[in-house]
Amino acid sequence: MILITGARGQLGSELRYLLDELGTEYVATGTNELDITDAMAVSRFVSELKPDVIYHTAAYTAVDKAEDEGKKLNFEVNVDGTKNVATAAEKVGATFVYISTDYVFDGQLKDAEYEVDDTPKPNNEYGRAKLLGEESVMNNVSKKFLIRTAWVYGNYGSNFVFTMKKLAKLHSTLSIVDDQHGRPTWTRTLAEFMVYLVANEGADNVPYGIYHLTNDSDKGGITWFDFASEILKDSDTEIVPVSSDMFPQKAKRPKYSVMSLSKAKKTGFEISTWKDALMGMQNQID
Ligand SMILES: NC(=O)C1=CN([C@@H]2O[C@H](COP(=O)(O)OP(=O)(O)OC[C@H]3O[C@@H](n4cnc5c(N)ncnc54)[C@H](O)[C@@H]3O)[C@@H](O)[C@H]2O)C=CC1
Repeated sequence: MILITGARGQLGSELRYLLDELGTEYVATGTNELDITDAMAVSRFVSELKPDVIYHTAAYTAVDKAEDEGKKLNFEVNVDGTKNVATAAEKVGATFVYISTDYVFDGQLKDAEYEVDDTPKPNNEYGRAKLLGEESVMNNVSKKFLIRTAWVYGNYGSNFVFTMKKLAKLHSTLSIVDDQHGRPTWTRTLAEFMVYLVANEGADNVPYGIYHLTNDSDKGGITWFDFASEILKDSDTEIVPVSSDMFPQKAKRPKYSVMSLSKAKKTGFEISTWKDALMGMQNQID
């Protein structure tokens, strides 16, 4: 049996639909069915279900709120909650798939792509909590895949793609940040990669440990301005590149968090380009 946490989030929803398509059975829980911060409840639930695989997508993802009013909840969900699920997974011998973030890097180290074994150094609270979550998984679980991803979007939740489309209907000009470099990730690509790793578990080219997975682009990644320009390429709205100083945010974002996809590619998984992925998302629900 498969357990999905965070079932109604962007990624949890995509994963459910993918497994439905594949005809794979699973149990999916959101906060109402299983609050991951409740250690007793998690332990009981997992020991009764005895899943072979846990896709742990539940997380506190409000990056700016995590700097102040959400600080406590960020750690409760992303650190303690992850530890609860990880410990329960190990007790039943489940394979554990944890999703982490490019925000474990501060973007200051270098301007080459981040490799999976580069030393993380988060510069915001969300990144710090997700990194502690990673450490908890590394230390507590034997069979684990940790996947760092970035700029996640899909058809099931709010995200940059929907925000841009909404704003373009209201404004003739949009100013978009052009000095943060990264790579976007379609939830479908990520969900397929998660399923692929588990399906190929044990193969020589699919070792346990940390992976980076985003959609692909030329070296150097893209900026939010590039992403917005592609999203709105058929719109009359003008997109103006600006510096992130124009939009002060509570949480610091890395200026450069392009992650190397070479380990993910070595598994044999084919990663679509960010433009193809965006088109795929837009064609997914017609
Ligand atoms: N959204 C993004 O841009 C990025 C997301 N990630 C990671 O990817 C994973 C999936 O993210 P999304 O699907 O975009 O997030 P999301 O915010 O859409 O979904 C997270 C889900 O977790 C649930 N949740 C929160 N607290 C919970 C609790 N105490 N018990 C049970 N469930 C709880 C929420 O209700 C929500 O449905 C997360 O681990 C996130 O940290 C990593 C990098 C970027």
